[in-house]
Amino acid sequence: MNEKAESTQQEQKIQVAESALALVPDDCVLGVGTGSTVNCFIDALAASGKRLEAAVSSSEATTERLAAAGIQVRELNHAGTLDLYIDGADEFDGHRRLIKGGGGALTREKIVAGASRKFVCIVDESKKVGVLGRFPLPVEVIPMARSFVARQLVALGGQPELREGFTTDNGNAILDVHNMDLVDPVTMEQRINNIAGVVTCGLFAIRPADVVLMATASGVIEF
Ligand SMILES: O=C[C@H](O)[C@H](O)[C@H](O)COP(=O)(O)O
Repeated sequence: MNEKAESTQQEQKIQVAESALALVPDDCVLGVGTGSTVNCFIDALAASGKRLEAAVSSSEATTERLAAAGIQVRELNHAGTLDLYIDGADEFDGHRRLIKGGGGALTREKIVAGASRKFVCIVDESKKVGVLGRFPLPVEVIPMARSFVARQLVALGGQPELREGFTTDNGNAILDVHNMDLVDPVTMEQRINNIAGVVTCGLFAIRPADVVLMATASGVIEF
């Protein structure tokens, strides 16, 4: 990506982060995702002075950024059902189904999304696809199951590649799966999650986002 495209993408991340802020009710319990778009959202949230009852974080990185912004973080186990979850994505399709986990935070993100009444996904226009799967699908695996899971993923038609030198917040490994056929992402999410040793995969198809806000050159579009 050239410098101009990068700065446009960054502007779009800020733009969509700011529009998501308008959806955050005062005094709510808010789930906060992970990634560069969510970082823009945390910055906008901190600058807005909006009052939250609590924030629940989906990663160590987000917890750190929230704390640095003076926003208190509550453990999910002490939070009950969350009012709203805001997170980014690596890809989304026309049914608001997602691929997530480019930053390796997919498992906690899926947990916090699942614990929330509403999931609003914030993206720039580079993330929109007709069919999921251009972005390699991240799969979090228990380290001792890595080779076994990789063979199962090959049997499902993918080409898994170990994310070298990376350990998730949960102490696990990530396999990035290339060329997976995701025409039916719900079935594939179930199949992959059923492999012993898989913690979860980065498909959010069984529980898609409720709303996707996408920044474009001419404003934010809602799906
Ligand atoms: O593990 C990371 C998350 O799923 C992110 O939400 C995703 O990778 C999108 O990140 P970004 O906003 O940096 O493109």
